[in-house]
Amino acid sequence: MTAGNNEAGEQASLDWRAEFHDAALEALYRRTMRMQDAQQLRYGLRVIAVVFLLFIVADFVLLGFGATFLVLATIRLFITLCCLGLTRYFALHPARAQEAGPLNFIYSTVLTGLLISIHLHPGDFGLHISSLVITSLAIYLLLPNRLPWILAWNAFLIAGFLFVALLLEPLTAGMLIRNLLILAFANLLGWLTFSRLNWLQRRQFSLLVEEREVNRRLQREIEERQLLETQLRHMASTDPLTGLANRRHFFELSEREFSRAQREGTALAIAMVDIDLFKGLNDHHGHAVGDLVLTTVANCCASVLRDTDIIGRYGGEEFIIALPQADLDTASAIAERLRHKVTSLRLPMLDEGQRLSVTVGISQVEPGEVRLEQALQRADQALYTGKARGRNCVVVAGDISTSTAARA
Ligand SMILES: Nc1nc2c(ncn2[C@@H]2O[C@H](COP(=O)(O)OP(=O)(O)OP(=O)(O)O)[C@@H](O)[C@H]2O)c(=O)[nH]1
Repeated sequence: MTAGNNEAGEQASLDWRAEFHDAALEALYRRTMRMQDAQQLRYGLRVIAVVFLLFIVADFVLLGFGATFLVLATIRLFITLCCLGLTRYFALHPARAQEAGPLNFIYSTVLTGLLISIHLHPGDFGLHISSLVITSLAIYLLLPNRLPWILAWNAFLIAGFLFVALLLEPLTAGMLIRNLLILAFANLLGWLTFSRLNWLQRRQFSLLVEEREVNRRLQREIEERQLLETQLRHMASTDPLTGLANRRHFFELSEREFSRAQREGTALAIAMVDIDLFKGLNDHHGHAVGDLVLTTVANCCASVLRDTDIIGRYGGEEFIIALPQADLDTASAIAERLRHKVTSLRLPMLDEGQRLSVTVGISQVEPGEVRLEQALQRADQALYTGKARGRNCVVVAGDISTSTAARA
């Protein structure tokens, strides 16, 4: 057995009252059983009410109609009404079914009523001892209660019986001992059955609690793994510096757009964006400033795009954009907007008058093309042309002679 099982076993062990040693577990058990206890109590009360009432017939047969019968019938009616009233009460207040007060009221009323009825039925000791044995077992098993109270009310029953027996007629010592032994045996049987039932019920409950705890731990583990998986997937697809899609993820996304464009015959434009003279800036201001410029330009590029556009870091200071449903004119307009926005950036760490700029090469996927790389190469070529022309411009592939070469 593992240490964990031992621990669980100790936690689930019961004391002499057939209750958990662990007070918190016992409290949880009682809370969980509240509705069931209330239900069982209502059922028990109904049984007591019916049995008590039916004994009016036995009273009539044994005593005939007379004053004693009327007293007995009144007691029986009173107890029956009490039981039925309490059944209604526990239906409205199920939480009170586990409180000592209402339960002790039931015991005191029913047991006193029973002892009085014995007193009013002198002579028939066989019947009395049978009803005491049944009552004793009912105290153990019919109404849900805690063992100390059960023992106390059984002691009350035996003491009451002794009192009534000695009051009524002097029993011989042998008869008295025999009747007491019968009652003691009924108590032993009731106690053992009570303990066994409670042990089984509580064992089952502790296993359920244990199982729930294991399930909760598993659920937490699954959630942690899912979170880790999401983080890993994010890390595997994102450029850590700029937060844009990395090159691999960009291709995953844009390949999908490429297939869709070819299938549906819609436009797909590609733009390659490169920060101008970035090496000089890096060398002059240091790598940290270079990183900041890269992040700023990346954000600037992303801000001019639609949600459906795809942007990624191609490598170094170069970004790549896929523009679904955009022909060359639309792509040029977007690239111009981007170029303007970058030139208007003001970074406090740069020297006075020092401006950032980008060169953009544009191409579009042609009908019948089978690979995205073809359009990409044309955009790269256009970018190369833009750099050769002096940078800070937008160049459209395949239209090199009439390319846009706007200067800020
Ligand atoms: N700070 C920083 N610098 C980078 C990073 N990746 C690449 N670089 C630098 O980017 C610079 C790229 O310079 P070049 O490719 O020569 O181009 P350029 O200076 O921008 O010149 P043109 O492209 O012709 O305008 C190199 O100095 C690289 O070290 C990065 O993640 N952080």
